[in-house]
Amino acid sequence: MSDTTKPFVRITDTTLRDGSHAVRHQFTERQVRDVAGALDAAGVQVIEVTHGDGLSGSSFNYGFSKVRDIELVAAAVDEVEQARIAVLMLPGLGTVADLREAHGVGAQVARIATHCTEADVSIQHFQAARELGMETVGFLMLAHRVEPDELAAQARIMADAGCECVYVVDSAGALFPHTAAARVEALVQELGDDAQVGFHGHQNLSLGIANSIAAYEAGARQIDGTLCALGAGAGNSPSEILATAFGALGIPTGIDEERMLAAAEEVLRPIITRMPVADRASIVQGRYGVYNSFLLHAERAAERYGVPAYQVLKRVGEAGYVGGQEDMIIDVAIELAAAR
Ligand SMILES: CC[C@H](O)CC(=O)C(=O)O
Ligand SMILES: [Mn+2]
Repeated sequence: MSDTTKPFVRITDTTLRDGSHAVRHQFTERQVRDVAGALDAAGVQVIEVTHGDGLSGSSFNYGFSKVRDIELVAAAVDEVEQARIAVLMLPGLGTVADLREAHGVGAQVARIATHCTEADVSIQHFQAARELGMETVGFLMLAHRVEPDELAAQARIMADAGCECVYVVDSAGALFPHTAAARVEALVQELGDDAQVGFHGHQNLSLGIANSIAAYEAGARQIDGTLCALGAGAGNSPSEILATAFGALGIPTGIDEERMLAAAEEVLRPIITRMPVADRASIVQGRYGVYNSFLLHAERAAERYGVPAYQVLKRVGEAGYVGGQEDMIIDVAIELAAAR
């Protein structure tokens, strides 16, 4: 039973976006319809559908999608009865035109992601999304890289641009309950009633759920997850465990726990051949704070140059590379191979 005195937390399921990394962006329309339908029936209020790297992510650099984003978004919109369909975009990769197109097929939530020190590149996208009448969410990625007060200053830039909820995004699964909570608290204090605060966790150090609960206790009111943890790197906080754990704590989510477990077990699991695991490479990502989307790039470069992927990732973490610098991974692998 949920305790009505505890504030509601909205779980956004991003299986069909962050999970896209884990299936090398090969989701089919049938799979999107099945997963979105099951999440909708379980009462999940927001379902994100996009290439793993966001709108227009389908490319030589990031990997081509099997089906165009826009067709998958339209299919999800058609399938759901109550859920809102969200799209992610990274300014520079996606554009305002992509947002308009997604809105045109029924996407209602725009989630704009930037590196944690670069919020200013999202300003025009929040403005455009608000003009379209979309709900707006901001992602401050690799949030472990900066101190809470600096992150809060970046959140202020997003909120002033029209962002309604700023997320602390643990893109490397490198945060701990106390460091996640400190960042959420700083954002809550900075934003007050101007915007909500959210948390997006990854499983590299197996802390996605613990960090999400700590984030909620610190004031986060939107939390991300994916069914069966399907996602970049070691995967995301599993949505079905988020729903179950919040349920056990008496925190209302609006989700039917049994249907959510069925969505994970009966709908997602049978269609996924390779589930993310916390293996050597992805644990190293958590340890050295490496962007989870780098995993597949590092595995490819490691195979090509005959060096271990975890060593490539460790060097990438030490160098402090950020999303968008995928080409540097190849240089690191070449350097490691030369040093052997
Ligand atoms: C490509 C965007 C990125 O993967 C967003 C995200 O989920 C994260 O940083 O964890
Ligand atoms: Mn993620």
